[in-house]
Amino acid sequence: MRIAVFAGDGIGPEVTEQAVRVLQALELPGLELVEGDVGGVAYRKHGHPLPAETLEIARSADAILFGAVGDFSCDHLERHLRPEQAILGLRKELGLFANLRPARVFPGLEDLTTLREEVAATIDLLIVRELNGDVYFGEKGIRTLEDGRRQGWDMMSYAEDEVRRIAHAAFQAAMTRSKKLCSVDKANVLETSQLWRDVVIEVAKEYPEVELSHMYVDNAAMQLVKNPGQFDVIVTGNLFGDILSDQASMCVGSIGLLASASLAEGSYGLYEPIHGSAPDIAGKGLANPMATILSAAMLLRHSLGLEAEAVRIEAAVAKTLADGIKGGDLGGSAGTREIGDAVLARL
Ligand SMILES: NC(=O)c1ccc[n+]([C@@H]2O[C@H](COP(=O)([O-])OP(=O)(O)OC[C@H]3O[C@@H](n4cnc5c(N)ncnc54)[C@H](O)[C@@H]3O)[C@@H](O)[C@H]2O)c1
Ligand SMILES: CC(C)[C@H](C(=O)O)[C@@H](O)C(=O)O
Ligand SMILES: [Mg+2]
Repeated sequence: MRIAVFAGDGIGPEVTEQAVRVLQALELPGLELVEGDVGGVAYRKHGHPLPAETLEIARSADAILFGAVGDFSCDHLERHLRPEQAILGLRKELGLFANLRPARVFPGLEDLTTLREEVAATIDLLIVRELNGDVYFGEKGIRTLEDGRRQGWDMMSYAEDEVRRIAHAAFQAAMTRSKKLCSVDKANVLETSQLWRDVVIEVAKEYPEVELSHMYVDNAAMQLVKNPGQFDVIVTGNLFGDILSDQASMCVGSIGLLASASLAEGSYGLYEPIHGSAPDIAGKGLANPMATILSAAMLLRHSLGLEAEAVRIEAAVAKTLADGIKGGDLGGSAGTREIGDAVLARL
């Protein structure tokens, strides 16, 4: 079992360190961890945010544990050299098309979210975000029009096979949960979304037990705070899924709690918190490592088939929170390492 560990920038190394400690504490036989450089750190060291040697490590591993990338001092670089290209490159190069972002309220946190307690308590949802297409990977540029005005442009598109495979992933996820799937799009305006909706309806015929609904993304954003308990599985495109998952994180308390799995066909996957490098708190030992620790649990479940060990980690995180040990993001005072220690003590 070879796991690539790409810690990245900002709080990435701080939160990844705690997840690695948790993985090591499980004493899994044959577990090998191999580190690689990504993001701004990799750019400074190798001249590229996703160096060839890092990609090589990724390909040689069974799964990747990823911290975060992003460094505002790199924002002037040409786009292909910016830190974020590391995560985008890994997703594309490795065919990581299905991004699972679960959100549920941990017992004891009901009154700590930005929603009313009785509304927050109902949340147990899974966002299935398509990760290889959409406006993220279309042609783009900034051009000068004939009249001299500059114009930024980004091409949004989805091919039907791309929609079909993420729809299957979402219906399959729904089959293991409450058999309710809501497809979120903007079909009232976008042709990309119209095709998305048509294909999702076609795929639905193969899953007669799943109750399918459709919602426009603007309404979905509103419903997520009005009545989030109505959602079980949400399937959506790359851009809408990015935005809605950050929103869902605050509905359950903090972005420092939301883990994710980015899966290819088969068992290969990359696991990362949904948050970024948080430059505002980086290097201060303030970041909540729970999202990364929970991502390590998803890694054990999805890529290594170690369900019992995954549950063990999730239970330790839940117990830590129930015992009142919280970071500043949840109104507490525990630091990154202290939270790591607390989870380890409850494993
Ligand atoms: N997958 C990734 O690597 C990823 C994801 C999102 C953003 N980014 C990058 O990260 C950089 C910063 O972006 P941003 O500020 O928009 O988003 P961010 O997620 O890094 O931070 C947003 C806010 O949430 C807080 N926060 C985030 N994670 C936290 C944690 N674990 N514990 C406590 N508080 C936490 C931050 O302090 C900040 O106030 C940018 O360069 C962006 O491109 C990378
Ligand atoms: C850093 C950025 C490219 C990334 C995305 O937009 O997918 C991030 O926001 C995320 O949610 O993983
Ligand atoms: Mg995001």
